[in-house]
Parts: sequence; structure tokens; C-alpha cells
Amino acid sequence: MGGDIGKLIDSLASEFEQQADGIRVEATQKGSYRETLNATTSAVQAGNPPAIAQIFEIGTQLAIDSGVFAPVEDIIPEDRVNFDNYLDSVLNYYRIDGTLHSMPFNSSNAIFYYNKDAFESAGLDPEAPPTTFQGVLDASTELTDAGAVDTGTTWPNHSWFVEQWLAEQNQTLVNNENGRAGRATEAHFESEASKTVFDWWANLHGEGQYLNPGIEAWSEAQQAFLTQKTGLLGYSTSSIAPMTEGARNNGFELGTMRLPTPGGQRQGVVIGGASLWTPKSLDSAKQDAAGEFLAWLTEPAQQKRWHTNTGYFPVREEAITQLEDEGFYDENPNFRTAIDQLRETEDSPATRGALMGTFTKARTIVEEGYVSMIQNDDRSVDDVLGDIDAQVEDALAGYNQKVN
Ligand SMILES: O=P(O)(O)OC[C@H](O)CO
Repeated sequence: MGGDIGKLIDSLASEFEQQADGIRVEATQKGSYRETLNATTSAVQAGNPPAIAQIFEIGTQLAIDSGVFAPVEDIIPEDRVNFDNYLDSVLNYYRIDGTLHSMPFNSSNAIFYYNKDAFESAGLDPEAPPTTFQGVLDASTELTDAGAVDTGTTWPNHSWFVEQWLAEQNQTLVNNENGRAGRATEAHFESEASKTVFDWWANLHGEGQYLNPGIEAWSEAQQAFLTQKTGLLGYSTSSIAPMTEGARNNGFELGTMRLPTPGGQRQGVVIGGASLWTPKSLDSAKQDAAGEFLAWLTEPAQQKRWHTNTGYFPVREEAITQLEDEGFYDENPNFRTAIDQLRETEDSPATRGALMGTFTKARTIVEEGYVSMIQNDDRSVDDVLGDIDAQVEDALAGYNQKVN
């Protein structure tokens, strides 16, 4: 994690050092989540893993299969940290077959941000943002017709959003209860739920209402929204604080809204972000030190600071209750959206999220599939989804053969 968020991590680490008895924390940054996963995998292979590795949620199966990491509940016994106080939806992601593997730390959801001033100038109610796919297209059309923005909406071409939209329709990404009841062998990109998402996304683009910032192009999407080229932005909750400031600096008021869905019943969303892993090979002094730091990081005081300076969830219920009592959400309602969205999520294999050892590859296949869909007029949605499905299944078969 770089930029301001990296500085926040550094300051948390040095605050911890000041109150810990002789424990030193050296925080190093390895780039994006993908780069951090690669750096961790290389360090593991070289027999020199870090005491704590931040691994994004989709690296969970790979980390387990590496056999290198100790379950966090062994590092921090329950009498030191009561996991009953942690958010269920977060624990449900990282607890597999009854074992909590890693320490939830920076947990997020996908939400939409919108420009309240642009809504107002287009005659839209800034307090009633769209909730459905059709609503996003309609609002986008109103915004561009009124000349408030160039294009209605943007979000990074990132498989994460597709994954969320399938979960909202209670559709698993892969078989075997999303890879949680056994190894995933089949992909579900040809499902009706998936077709609904890609039909809408391709149509939004065809109507000139989706600005495609590029594959996993988070900052390009953010810039397009902050410079008021678009009125809506799909993004992570991780950035509510900086996005609020960015909107203010660009002269508009920020709104947040739940992820739009096709309509009908919402099943909910899958937790995103990353968690913290500790290798079992650490000597016991280092393992205890890592446990102390992980426990301290998720104490309510630190979680409140983390949440209010970013937008990542506080992973403990007490932190949310304290912020509610202090009136934080009344004063900062944009932070409330993701908490409500998470609380309304119904637990199911779809909302627990998929486990695939080859998840990073699956994401690339989905993202490249979308590009081929919008760049080639002769490629139908069905045709592209068939390809995505086949490629993800090939990747799963190759991986499963290696680990079995
Ligand atoms: O940007 P983050 O940290 O909310 O993470 C988003 C995705 O979950 C990454 O896989």
C-alpha cells in the first residue's frame, strides 16, 4: 500500500513499536496486490518469508496450498483476541473448513460513488441515486443529455466487479460451493447471472455511457470521476476518505451508493481487500511478536482510525458501535453505505466468495475477455463468455493437477 495509505501503515507500525516491549516492525512496500503476492511467493520459495505478509483476498487458496503459513488462530490464541467480535462476513471469507487462516485487516466492498452536484444540475435527485443496472443507464443518459459530464459512468475493467455482481444474484463463480466444499473444476461465466452482467456492461459501453479506463486501471477511473468527466464511479470502499477530499478539491460534493444490481432480490457482496498471513517457520519470539502486532492492529482504537482515514471496514463490531455512538456516521453518511451493504448481505456460498488457486489468472481472463467483447463487433456476449469459461476451466485443471 503506497501513498497516504502507506504513510498511515508506517505511522501505525511506529506507534505500535512505541508501546510494545522491544518489538521492531519494518514495513516494506512491494507494489500492487499482484506484485506483493509474487514477492511473497518468491520469498517463500527462497525460504525467507516475511513475518507478516499482506495477501489480497483472492490469494487465499494459493497461500493455503503453499503450506507455509500458520493459521492465525494458532498465532493469536482466542484468549488474546475474541474472534466473536469480528464481522461475520469478513471471517466467513477467511475461515475455511472451520479454520481461520489469516488476520482480516483491510477489508472492503465494491460500491459506487457519484457526483451530487452533477446529479442536481441534470435534474436528478442527489439523495436518491440509482439502485439498478437500468437506473445507472438512465441516470447516465440524463447526466450527459444535460451536459453535466462527458460519459455517465466508469469503473476499472476489473473482474472484482463481475464477481460482486454474480454474488448479488446468488450465483457462484465456480462449482463445489465456490471451491469451498472441494476443489473448483467448473466455471460459471456462462450462467444467466453472468450474461445479465455482461449484456448490461456491453450495452452501457455501446450507448457511450461507460468510460473504459483500462484493465485494473483504478487511478485512471478515479481521475475521470474526480475531474468530472463522469458522474458515477465504481470503486472500492477503501477510498472514501481520499475521495471525499478529492471531490471537495474539484468543487463538488461526493455521494456513495450501494452497488447497482439487475433488480429483484439482492443476495449481497463478497468481502474484498486483503488479510495478514504469518509463516509457521518463524521462531517463537518472532511469532509472538507478529501475534502481538496483529492483535493490536485490530483493536477498536486502531480500527476506528484505519476506517475513518480510508473507508476500509473496521473489522470489529465494537469499532462500528463506538463510531455510531460518537455520531461519526451521522456526520459522515458516505461511510455508512458500505456498512449497510455488508450488513444486508445474506450468507451463502456465493457471498462467501470463490476459492481458486489460480484466481489471479481467472481475473486476467475475465478482463481480457471484456476487451475482446467491446473491440470486436462480431463477437457476441455468449461467444466471449464461452471462451472465458473454457479458459478459466483450463487454468483450474492445470492448477489442480499440480497440487493434487
Ligand atoms: O482495493 P481494495 O483493497 O479494496 O481491494 C479490491 C479487491 O478486493 C482486490 O482483490
